[in-house]
Amino acid sequence: MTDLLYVNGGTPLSGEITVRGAKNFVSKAMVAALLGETPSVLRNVPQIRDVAVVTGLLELHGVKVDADAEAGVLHLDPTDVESAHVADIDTHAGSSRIPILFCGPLLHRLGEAFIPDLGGCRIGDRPINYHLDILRQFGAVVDKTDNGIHIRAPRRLQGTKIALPYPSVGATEQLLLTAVRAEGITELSNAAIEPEIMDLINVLQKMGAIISVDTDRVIRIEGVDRLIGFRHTALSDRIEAASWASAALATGGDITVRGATQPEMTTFLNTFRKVGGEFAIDDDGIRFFHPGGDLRSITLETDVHPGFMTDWQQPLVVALTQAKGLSIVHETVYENRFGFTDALVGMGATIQVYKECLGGRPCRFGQRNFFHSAVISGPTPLSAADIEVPDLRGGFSHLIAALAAKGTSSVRGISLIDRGYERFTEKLEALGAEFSRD
Ligand SMILES: CC(=O)N[C@H]1[C@@H](OP(=O)(O)OP(=O)(O)OC[C@H]2O[C@@H](n3ccc(=O)[nH]c3=O)[C@H](O)[C@@H]2O)O[C@H](CO)[C@@H](O)[C@@H]1O
Ligand SMILES: C=C(OP(=O)(O)O)C(=O)O
Repeated sequence: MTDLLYVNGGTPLSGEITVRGAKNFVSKAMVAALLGETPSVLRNVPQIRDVAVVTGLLELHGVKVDADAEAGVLHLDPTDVESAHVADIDTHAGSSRIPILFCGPLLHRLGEAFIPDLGGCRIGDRPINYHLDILRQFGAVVDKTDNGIHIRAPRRLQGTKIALPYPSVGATEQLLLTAVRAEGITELSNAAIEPEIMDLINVLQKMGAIISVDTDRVIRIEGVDRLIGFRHTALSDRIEAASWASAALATGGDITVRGATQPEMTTFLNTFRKVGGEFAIDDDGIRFFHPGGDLRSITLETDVHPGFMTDWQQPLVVALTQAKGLSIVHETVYENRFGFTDALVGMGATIQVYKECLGGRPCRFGQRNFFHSAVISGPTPLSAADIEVPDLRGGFSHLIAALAAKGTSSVRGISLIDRGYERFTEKLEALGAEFSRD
């Protein structure tokens, strides 16, 4: 299969598709299974590359993984982890951001771990300093190597009190996965409280952990001596759902997303409505549609939960190119998440990026040299172009732009999109998109 898609745009996407479990939860729940003394079962697992990457990592560490990909069920048996060799997982360098979350579970089970350099989307520097500080505070010894880090726990990890400088999702998960089996009490302030983190807490509680989420972003964990396996159905992917919703808006279409759930999407739904999109919520999904007439420009700021999620930003910006007037988008989570707009400008969009914090409050990136605000002027018709996928969400955004544009675009590097969108070409077909592979 080639990595190139020819998209003949200009047709509204219309029909029904299904989203399954969240990429940003499923991979973490798979890591949590390493902490159990007995096997775990995870349901509603999507067929995306990040799941395949974490499956490979777990297998290297002696976890038996049985997958029924069609049914979306994973059986994870970690009972042989102690007898497996301490694996050097260098072959997985650059594949995703998940390897760093193996630290806590592996330290508890084996006393040491090798973690390769991380992958994931290049949307900023994405340092791991919070992760390493957390691990050191639990008593781990961290040594940087040429191609990753070597980490050891000379004795049992000790509960600790930590305040994050910023409510990082990954660092909060690092802390949870480490604290549950550390000795004593751990308290994290300024924690991230994304729905995917809450579902990870659900999983850990099923395993025997004691975790309370207090007011003001404080999470308290009482360490326990043993954890068992879990049976859990993953929460659905609110980023994929919002991406298809944005595709409906940008193409003037009507898409029912089975599996999309309202509570995790409240903030997105408010914004979708302000832009002029309409939706109807049902027990088993949400219908997103363009009601006709003009879309409205908005001012938007990305933020940690319960704010407007940064991963929703890129697909929505494509729809904003079709809104009447000036929209302002201030990206406050990543310093470099507007690179994808260059291709949109090449297709006829009017988008200017700025280093200043536009539209509201100042953010961490204000006094620095980052183009992290965008002004989008619309509506502008988009025309077909040859595009190269830059990253996961940027890639999906380019795909939406190609579907909205008149004429035939070529979109190169589409396999990057498989990292977070299950069988997206089958879904495009179901929605009436016209495309072909080279
Ligand atoms: C696999 C996964 O779940 N990825 C999600 C996760 O990424 P990830 O967990 O990597 O994102 P974080 O919440 O950690 O990052 C937020 C900010 O904190 C900074 N930071 C983070 C860690 C650190 O040690 N030092 C530091 O400075 C980052 O550079 C970034 O500016 O949450 C992001 C924010 O919702 C989402 O966009 C990603 O889709
Ligand atoms: C930034 C993302 O993912 P990751 O953290 O896996 O790179 C994303 O899903 O948009």
